[in-house]
Amino acid sequence: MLRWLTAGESHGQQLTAILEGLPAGVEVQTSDLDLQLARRRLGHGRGARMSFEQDVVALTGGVRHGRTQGGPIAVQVGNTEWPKWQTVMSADPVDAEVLAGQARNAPLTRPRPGHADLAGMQKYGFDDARPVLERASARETAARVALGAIAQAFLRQTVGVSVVSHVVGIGPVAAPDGIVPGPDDNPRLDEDPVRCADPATSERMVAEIDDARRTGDTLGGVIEVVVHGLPPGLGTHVHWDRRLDARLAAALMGVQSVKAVEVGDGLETARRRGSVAHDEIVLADGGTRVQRLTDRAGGIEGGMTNGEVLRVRAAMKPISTVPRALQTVDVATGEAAVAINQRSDACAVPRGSVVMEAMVALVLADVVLEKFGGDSVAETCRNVQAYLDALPYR
Ligand SMILES: Cc1cc2nc3c(=O)[nH]c(=O)nc-3n(C[C@H](O)[C@H](O)[C@H](O)COP(=O)(O)O)c2cc1C
Ligand SMILES: C=C(O[C@@H]1CC(C(=O)O)=C[C@@H](OP(=O)(O)O)[C@H]1O)C(=O)O
Repeated sequence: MLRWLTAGESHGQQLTAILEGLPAGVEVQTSDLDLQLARRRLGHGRGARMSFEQDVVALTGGVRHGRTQGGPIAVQVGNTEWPKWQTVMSADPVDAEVLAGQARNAPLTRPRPGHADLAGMQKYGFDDARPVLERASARETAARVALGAIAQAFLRQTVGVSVVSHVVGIGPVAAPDGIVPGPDDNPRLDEDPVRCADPATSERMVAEIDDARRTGDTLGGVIEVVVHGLPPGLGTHVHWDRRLDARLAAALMGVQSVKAVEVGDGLETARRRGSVAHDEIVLADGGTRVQRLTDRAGGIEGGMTNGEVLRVRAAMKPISTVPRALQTVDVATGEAAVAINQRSDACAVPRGSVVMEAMVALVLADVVLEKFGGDSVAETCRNVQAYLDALPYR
């Protein structure tokens, strides 16, 4: 089915991403990727690097004259900071004397708690955290967002859906329950400094981020991704690794800093009695259609879509590079120390929201292709329509 891979380091020349398995004829162009990458740079709490570095995107394979050709799609996201790093991050060997003159090359020996630094150094045999943090960095999410933009185009042009996201919690500040953005709400949410659908909560979230920053601290939070209009039957109950909920959970947990995933009302549902935990099914439109009275399940039952609104949440831990530096050990001296601290985001939840959209779009594109197949978009669309036409109680 659909396969995707990313490569590249945070301060490397570029990120590279490949998406394989999409049919021919998906209309997509560089500006679609630019748009999503620009959204990933928004949000109150972002770090300084977001304002001085640009994403330079190029579609370098698989797309011709604005349409996919059926082959693997290759994307590059260049780092505009590369000229400052090209010696330190050079792929080819660099003269030791030249490297010694580079302040940026000083070994990072005080691993940061909450990052991959120490475990990565132990595992790969490095005495410097640089090679670990370069790849562990969430800079890599730019590549995922670029691929997500292509998956979103495919979803719009085949099943007619858009993936929307909003922030429902920052630190202890939570949005009121029950707010579900509509399918066209992303532009409105992009305007909000923290992508929160509730203006009063948004103000409190901004204040919370300002307070954390003032006190040298960082914050995490919770994001909800919402998709309206998916047909029933994407994913399946028949095997654990083909369940849509399992695939969404893996994709979202695969984003740096995500520590929990919730489908629908998830945790709250576990506290409810069965009689008020599920979504009762009733006949509508004179018995020609079924509808559920609620959407506590978040649009997934038995590992597949049930035709209701898909809702899935991801919880991000607070940013690990805490300005009020945490205790660690200097691996060069073996003595107690405070962790490396460089500029970083105070809260990355609003921009993380765009990354979660991308991951959901990639998984949905995969299950749409699995169900409907097609070597061209026209063929996929015919298959979607034939399925919908034959669907009982549509
Ligand atoms: C969009 C996004 C931006 C992030 N920005 C930062 C950052 O500026 N500084 C930082 O220390 N961590 C940042 N992180 C989180 C780290 O990448 C993450 O904490 C680290 O990889 C360890 O998390 P893990 O244990 O889940 O891998 C960001 C995460 C995301 C998703
Ligand atoms: C560069 C991006 O995010 C980076 C993700 C990140 C981390 O540790 O995950 C740390 C920061 O980088 P630096 O430590 O170099 O300031 C963020 O700016 C990006 O999202 O494009």
